[in-house]
Amino acid sequence: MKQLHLAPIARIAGTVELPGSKSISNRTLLLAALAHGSTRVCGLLDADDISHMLGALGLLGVKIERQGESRDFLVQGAGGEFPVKNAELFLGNAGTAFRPLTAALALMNGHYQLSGVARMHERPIGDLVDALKVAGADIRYQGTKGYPPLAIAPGHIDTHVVIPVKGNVSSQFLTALLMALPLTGSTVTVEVIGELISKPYIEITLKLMARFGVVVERKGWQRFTIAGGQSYLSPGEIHVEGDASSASYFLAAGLLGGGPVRVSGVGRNSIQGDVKFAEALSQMGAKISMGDNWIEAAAQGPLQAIDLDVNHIPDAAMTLAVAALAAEGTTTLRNIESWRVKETDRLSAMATELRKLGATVEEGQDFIRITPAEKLTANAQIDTYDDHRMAMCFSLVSLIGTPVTINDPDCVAKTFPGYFDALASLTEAD
Ligand SMILES: O=C(O)C1=C[C@@H](OP(=O)(O)O)[C@@H](O)[C@H](O)C1
Ligand SMILES: C=C(OP(=O)(O)O)C(=O)O
Repeated sequence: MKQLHLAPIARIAGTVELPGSKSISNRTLLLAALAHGSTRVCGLLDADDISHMLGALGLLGVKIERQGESRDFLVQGAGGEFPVKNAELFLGNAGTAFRPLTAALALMNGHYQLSGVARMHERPIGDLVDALKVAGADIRYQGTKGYPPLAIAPGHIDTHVVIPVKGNVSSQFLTALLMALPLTGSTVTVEVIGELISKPYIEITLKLMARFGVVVERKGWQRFTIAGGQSYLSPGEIHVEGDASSASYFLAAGLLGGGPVRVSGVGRNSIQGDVKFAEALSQMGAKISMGDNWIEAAAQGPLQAIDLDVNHIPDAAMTLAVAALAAEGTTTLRNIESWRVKETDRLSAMATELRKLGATVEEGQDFIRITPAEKLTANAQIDTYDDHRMAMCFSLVSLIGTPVTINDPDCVAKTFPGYFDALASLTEAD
């Protein structure tokens, strides 16, 4: 197994150009592929999750051309229907590819098989499949009921019923339905059953759908109606913002390592909910400044422990758990049961690895409570569970003046293959 040994970093400062947002990249690719007309997608993220979406769309007959060596891609919209009606798609562990493609393909009148890595086959999809079945889709489980892999066949789509979808396991199920249902051309209503989690991701979905000309009316977070007769039209060009979840590691680095550290590519004008991470970091004591397209973080005195509901920033919240190691007192992060069904069981993984650093950790069903040790344990070997965010979060231990080893660091490729180089460039900048 590859290991990365990180020496203590005394001080860190500088600027990082963020790679493109994963959530925006994969949504934009799918919407552009389904649209009428061609779309130039600028600044697409270069990472495994996006390669899976690009590969799948290619197999479905969508023409996508990379513009030279740039991260700009020209997508020839297929006008609502993929040309290929029979395909086997492997989607790795990319939730933002698997869930939306399941919904779009269920309405496509073809035969499709969708699979992923072993962990993807442990991540639930039953709530989405149930919702699509109410709309008349034909989807079968190829392994365990409620989980991928899936086989999709032509269904008998009927949009006259209100489509119920559970909202408490993943918001990606609602995102998938909303993006796919305009393909029916009919008026259709989706009703969320129970509390919807990760709400800001639905805002990203609605804003990008609007860029492609489809308007969704909504009553709070409960009822979403797409009026009939709408179809996706290319806006011509879309610029992908920098990734706000990836920004969290550098902003936390600015707090832990003195700073200032500036991330460029997201700011006040961002459509990503994870920019709210900056508010949580400021509660921990960071000095935050923000422009339209940048955020900066620096230390200004001792770090404070926080007690916060972080349901609105589930990905960036992991970064807070590691920053808590440098705070005075006990930090509690609440309302994060969804951590259990992501790249790994993140509540369990986070608790296990934080304990290796000497912290006292309470792992609840939907919360984590962290009390750091007086002095962190040096040279801990951190397991990453094939979870990019575990690797990126725990690299921050080096900024708390403690040497640390990250096992299997290449798992960052899921969303940020250049992460460790970007971190090193900041270290050298000072
Ligand atoms: O829609 C999206 O782009 C995402 C939604 C969130 O998932 P859940 O809705 O499952 O919390 C988030 O964790 C994931 O990384 C990306
Ligand atoms: C949960 C994540 O990924 P996915 O899009 O596969 O759900 C994540 O990136 O933290």
